[in-house]
Amino acid sequence: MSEHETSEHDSNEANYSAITTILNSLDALVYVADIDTHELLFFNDYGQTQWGAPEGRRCWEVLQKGQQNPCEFCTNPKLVNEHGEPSGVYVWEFQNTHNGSWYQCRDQLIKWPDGRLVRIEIATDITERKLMEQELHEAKVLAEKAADTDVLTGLNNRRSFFKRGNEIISDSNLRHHPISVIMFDLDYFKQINDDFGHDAGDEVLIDISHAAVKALRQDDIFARLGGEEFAVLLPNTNHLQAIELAELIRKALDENITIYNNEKISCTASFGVSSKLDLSKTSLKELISEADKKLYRAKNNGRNTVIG
Ligand SMILES: Nc1nc2c(ncn2[C@@H]2O[C@H](COP(=O)(O)OP(=O)(O)OP(=O)(O)O)[C@@H](O)[C@H]2O)c(=O)[nH]1
Repeated sequence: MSEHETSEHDSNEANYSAITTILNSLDALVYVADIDTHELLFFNDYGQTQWGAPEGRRCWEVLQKGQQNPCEFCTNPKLVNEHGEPSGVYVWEFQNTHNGSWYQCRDQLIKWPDGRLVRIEIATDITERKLMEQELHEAKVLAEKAADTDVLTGLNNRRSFFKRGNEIISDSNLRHHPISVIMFDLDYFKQINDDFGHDAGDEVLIDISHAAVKALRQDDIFARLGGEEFAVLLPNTNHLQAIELAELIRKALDENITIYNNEKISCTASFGVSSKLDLSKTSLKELISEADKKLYRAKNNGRNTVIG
C-alpha cells in the first residue's frame, strides 16, 4: 500500500468509526436489513439494548415476537416504485410486539456499499406521546358523553335527544321508514317532592327511568328532556306499535314502587304519541309538539293514560 493509500485507508477507518459512534449514540433504533433475506447488516446499540444482539438472526426474528416468517406488516413493498427503484421515505407508527412500546418508523431503501438495495429503518420511541393521545381521546369521549347525558338519570339529555333524533329522522327519511315519538310527564310530581322531599323525588325519577328502559327496545332513543318530562324516539315504528309501547311503559311506571326512607312512593305518568310516515313534511320538533299536545290531553283526561 502506498503512503497515499495508507492515509486514505486510515481516514476512511476514522470516518467509519465516527459514523458508527454517532449511530450507536442515537436515542433511536437504526438498522439495515437485506430486503430479500432479511439478514441484519447493521443493528445499532439502541437496538441491541432493547432487543438483544442479533447473533445471525433475521430482522423479524430479532425485532418481533412469535414471528415464524417475515412480518405481514413489513413495509418493504412500500419502499419501491413500479420500476423497482427506491420510492423515498415511508413513515409509519407501530406498537412493537416485543416490548409493547410505540415507535415512529422512517423506512427507506438505500444503496449498500456492495451495490444492492437494502432497507434502513430509523425508529424513535413515541410511547409517551401515544399514551397522551390515548388519554386525550378517552377524556374527549368522556366529555362528549357527559355533555350528552342527564346527570341524575344517566339517560340522554335534551341536546343528545335532538342530535341523535335528527340523525335517525334523516336515516328514516332515506329508507322510507315510519317514525314515532312518545312524550310522557309524571303525574302530580310536585306533590311527591312536597310530601317526601326533593331527594325522594330524585329517587323516583331514577327508578322511573330504569323501569321505562326495561320496557324499551335497543334502538329506541330515550331521554329526560327536563324536570319530570321524558321523550322516546322510536325508529322504524308505526303509530299502532308506538301506542302499544307507550302502554307498556305506562304500565311499568304504574307498577313501580320507589322505596325511600322506608316510605313506598308510587307515581304514574301521562303519555302522548305521534307518528309520521312521510318525514319530508315534518321535523322532530313538530313530532314532539304533536305528542306534547296529546300528552296534555291525557293530563286533562284524568292522567295515567296514553293518547295516540
Ligand atoms: N326532585 C326533583 N324534582 C324536580 C326535578 N325537576 C323538576 N322537579 C319538580 O317537578 C315538579 C313539577 O311540577 P308541576 O309542573 O306542577 O307538575 P306535576 O306536579 O307533576 O303535575 P302534573 O304534571 O300536572 O301532573 C316541580 O315541583 C319541580 O320542582 C328534579 O330534577 N328533581
